[in-house]
Amino acid sequence: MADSAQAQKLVYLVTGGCGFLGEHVVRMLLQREPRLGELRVFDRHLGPWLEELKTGPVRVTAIQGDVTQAHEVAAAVAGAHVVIHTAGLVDVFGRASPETIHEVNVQGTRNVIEACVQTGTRFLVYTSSMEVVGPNTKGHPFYRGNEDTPYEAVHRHPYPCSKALAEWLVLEANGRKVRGGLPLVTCALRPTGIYGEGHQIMRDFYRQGLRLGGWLFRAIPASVEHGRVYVGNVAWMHVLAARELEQRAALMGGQVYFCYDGSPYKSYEDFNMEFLGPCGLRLVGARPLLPYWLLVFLAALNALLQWLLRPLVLYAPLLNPYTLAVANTTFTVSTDKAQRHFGYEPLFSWEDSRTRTILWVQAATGSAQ
Ligand SMILES: NC(=O)C1=CN([C@@H]2O[C@H](COP(=O)(O)OP(=O)(O)OC[C@H]3O[C@@H](n4cnc5c(N)ncnc54)[C@H](O)[C@@H]3O)[C@@H](O)[C@H]2O)C=CC1
Ligand SMILES: C[C@@H](CO)CCC[C@@H](C)[C@H]1CC[C@H]2[C@@H]3[C@H](O)CC4=CC(=O)CC[C@]4(C)[C@H]3CC[C@]12C
Repeated sequence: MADSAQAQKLVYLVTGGCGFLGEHVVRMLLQREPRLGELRVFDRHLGPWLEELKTGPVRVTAIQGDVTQAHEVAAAVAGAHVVIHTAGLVDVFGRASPETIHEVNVQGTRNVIEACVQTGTRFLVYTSSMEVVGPNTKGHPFYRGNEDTPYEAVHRHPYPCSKALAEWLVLEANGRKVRGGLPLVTCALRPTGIYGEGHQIMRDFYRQGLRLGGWLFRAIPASVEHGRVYVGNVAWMHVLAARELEQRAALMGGQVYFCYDGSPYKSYEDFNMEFLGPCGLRLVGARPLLPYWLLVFLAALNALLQWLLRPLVLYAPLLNPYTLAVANTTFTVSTDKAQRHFGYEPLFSWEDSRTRTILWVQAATGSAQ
């Protein structure tokens, strides 16, 4: 009895395990994956919070490493049953060069796949993004779409380009023979804009609001809806997908799944106010206060300033032509594919997700009363 229980213990590797999403995946695995025997957390920057996890019943191994270094990835993957590859360079603000984004997101993913093949790891879950689909450069709305909705996916920005290519690599690798001769089983999860505890952009908006005396100013029409999903549910979906890949390999292998939950469809700014409002901020204007052409001009000016100042200083404001285009284009998903394929149901209700996020904003910014 004890022997068979022991034999079922699995080794999981989470790349990017110290990031916003990665930390939630790590904690979710420890809470909700009964077959977990060892959890390897691989990241370029290890978080101090990992130490407290090492005292629990599951062996937690922190590995400082870089996904662009094939030998470091192979060493981390060797002996793992499942890899959840969430490491990535999330940059739509021009902080990193296009080459670096490609190197981390595409070559890093290639290294993870090759490591699985070489070392005999059979199950790979990749964190892709809604950005693989859109919004496209033409600003076409994607309204309540699902994984089969036709959409002209045209990318120019390095981040969506890199995520699209990496996702393709992962899906194409499905079925490749790994060491030992068995097939690799892969799938890709595509979160929409993730929110929740640890969401840095939410914190930036909060700080900006405080600097402006508690006010934020509407820039995007309320009618432009954005798909958002709570980080705890995204993490749960990763854990479930990873768990079910073996049993449902024929169904799930090579598939993509949008990440979704019960979060309401709203504009990016109205959605943020669900959390920032209870923290004391107010959004001014039922309509955008500035005409759209002026926003386009300011975004272009920011891009120009970024380019001019680059030799001297990194100027990377939130508003640039790409972020404006994304914020100003409706992109919402409505699907039950993950439910049908591997029984996913959101673990956290909208009310719960909202409360948790509000508490985090209050604590993270010291505004808790
Ligand atoms: N934040 C969002 O709204 C969305 C994120 N995603 C995807 O989710 C994944 C996680 O994103 P976040 O948690 O938001 O970002 P994050 O920046 O908080 O986490 C990424 C983690 O990857 C690590 N990392 C970066 N480069 C690395 C390298 N060369 N080697 C090893 N580790 C490296 C970072 O240190 C960080 O801990 C990414 O793949 C991203 O593309 C997808 C959809 C939406
Ligand atoms: C025009 C500004 C006025 O308030 C608002 C600018 C908001 C933008 C910084 C964000 C609007 C939409 C966000 C993106 C979206 O959630 C999809 C994403 C998916 C990813 O995989 C990575 C992050 C992001 C590109 C996200 C980035 C921030 C926005 C562009």
